[in-house]
Amino acid sequence: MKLSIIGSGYVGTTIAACFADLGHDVVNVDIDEDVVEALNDGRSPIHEPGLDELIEEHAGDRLRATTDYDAVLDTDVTFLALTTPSDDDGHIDLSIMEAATKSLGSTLAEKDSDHLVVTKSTVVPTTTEEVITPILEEHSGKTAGEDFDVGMNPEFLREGSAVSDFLDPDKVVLGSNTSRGAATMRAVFDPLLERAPDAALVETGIREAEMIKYANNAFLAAKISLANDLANICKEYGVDSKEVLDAIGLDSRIGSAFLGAGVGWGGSCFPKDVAAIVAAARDVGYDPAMLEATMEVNDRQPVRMLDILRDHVDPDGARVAVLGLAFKPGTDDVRNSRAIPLVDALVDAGADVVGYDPVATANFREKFPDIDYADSAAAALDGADAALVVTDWDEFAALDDEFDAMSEAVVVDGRRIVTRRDGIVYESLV
Ligand SMILES: NC(=O)C1=CN([C@@H]2O[C@H](COP(=O)(O)OP(=O)(O)OC[C@H]3O[C@@H](n4cnc5c(N)ncnc54)[C@H](O)[C@@H]3O)[C@@H](O)[C@H]2O)C=CC1
Ligand SMILES: O=C(O)[C@H]1O[C@H](OP(=O)(O)OP(=O)(O)OC[C@H]2O[C@@H](n3ccc(=O)[nH]c3=O)[C@H](O)[C@@H]2O)[C@H](O)[C@@H](O)[C@@H]1O
Repeated sequence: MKLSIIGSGYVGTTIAACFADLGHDVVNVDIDEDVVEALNDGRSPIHEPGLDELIEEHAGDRLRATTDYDAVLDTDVTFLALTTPSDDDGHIDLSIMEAATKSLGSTLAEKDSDHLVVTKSTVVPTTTEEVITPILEEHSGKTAGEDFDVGMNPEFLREGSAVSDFLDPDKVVLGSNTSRGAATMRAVFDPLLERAPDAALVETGIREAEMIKYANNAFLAAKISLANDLANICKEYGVDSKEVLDAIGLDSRIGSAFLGAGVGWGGSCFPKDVAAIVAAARDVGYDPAMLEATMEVNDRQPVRMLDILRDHVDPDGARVAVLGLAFKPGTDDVRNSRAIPLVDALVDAGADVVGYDPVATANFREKFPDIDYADSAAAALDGADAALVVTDWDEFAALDDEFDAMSEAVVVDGRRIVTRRDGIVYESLV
């Protein structure tokens, strides 16, 4: 089939390359000329394992990119893969989505044949029907359900494993309110379901599909926050939280995934998505107590980490090494990284901060240009009075003699990855 994808960021680029690999003809439409040029040159505009290879293989053949929305006219289906950030009070900010939808609607005015528009972005329930569809109708002069269909297909891929997550998913969720739209969406996903026969197919309504995405992310974030709450209790009792969480994870009703206690969850999605569904719930008069607690526990973890540091070292004037600036290992993405509130608080307390990350230093420097940065964990530790381990990069688990170069070897481990050893004052957060 012929597919167009509006927005070529983490999601748009990944799904475009994967759909091309599955045999579809794909065109990406993005306003960023650098992104378009990279794709047409056969290069990935984002860093994701396996993506370069797919783009190199299909660019110029089944995969191309353009800044021109008219490319949509030669396709059967359009996915909207635009950013949906939070505004200051946590509500979803649809301005980018709305601008792109207007451009798409104006373009569809010129189209003679059926078309399906699928929301791929994470949007709160009713957005596709009550925001996107009216914009498409107004700008195209056409009627949804008659001249074109709309659908919703949430995405569950993770940064760092985006290609394999997309091509080998646990489930594919297709939301539709018309049988023609549902049939077209199934045809788009048939090659994927053939390649990944174990994937479950969930066919549902549009607002159910929208809510499944938030429920998925909110559940995972809540699971981590519950693990953190339990681990904090363990810490107060001198109980080994890892042994406890590993043991409960063996219960198949609980499962071991996303029970990793520590300094909490960050990234471009959990924080904004939990905040957005909490704000949306309040808008309709519901007080989402569990999800509010989920955010509160997450906000408290960095504060607890600094309290533990203060038990050993006064941050004022101390040199503090922050190991790990990315929001999780395997990425250079620092959006909502737990290192951000930690570094903010350390700087406020008068600490002399030195940060180190294997790949995320450049991105972190944009936010914190005035702290020091080291080229290695060893260099960050050299002469430091304390170290905070913030991201669970494998290389931090291997640190050993490097701690000997510290001025005072106080290590607060926010991810339970450093092995307790002689010669350091070791405190784990959980
Ligand atoms: N990043 C992730 O791992 C995941 C993200 N999501 C959701 O997918 C959606 C997209 O997220 P990302 O791919 O991370 O966003 P992103 O910020 O990486 O990419 C968005 C792209 O849209 C382009 N764009 C902006 N305005 C445009 C316009 N008017 N017309 C055409 N292109 C335009 C930008 O230049 C950019 O390349 C969000 O709703 C997000 O919550 C869902 C699952 C995973
Ligand atoms: O909606 C999205 O954008 C995506 O959000 C997350 O993916 P991602 O943010 O890439 O990363 P995760 O691996 O989920 O990690 C999120 C955060 O949770 C933290 N985490 C994860 C697992 C754990 O056990 N403990 C823990 O603290 C990580 O350190 C990280 O800060 C979801 O896992 C994806 O399914 C979803 O598609």
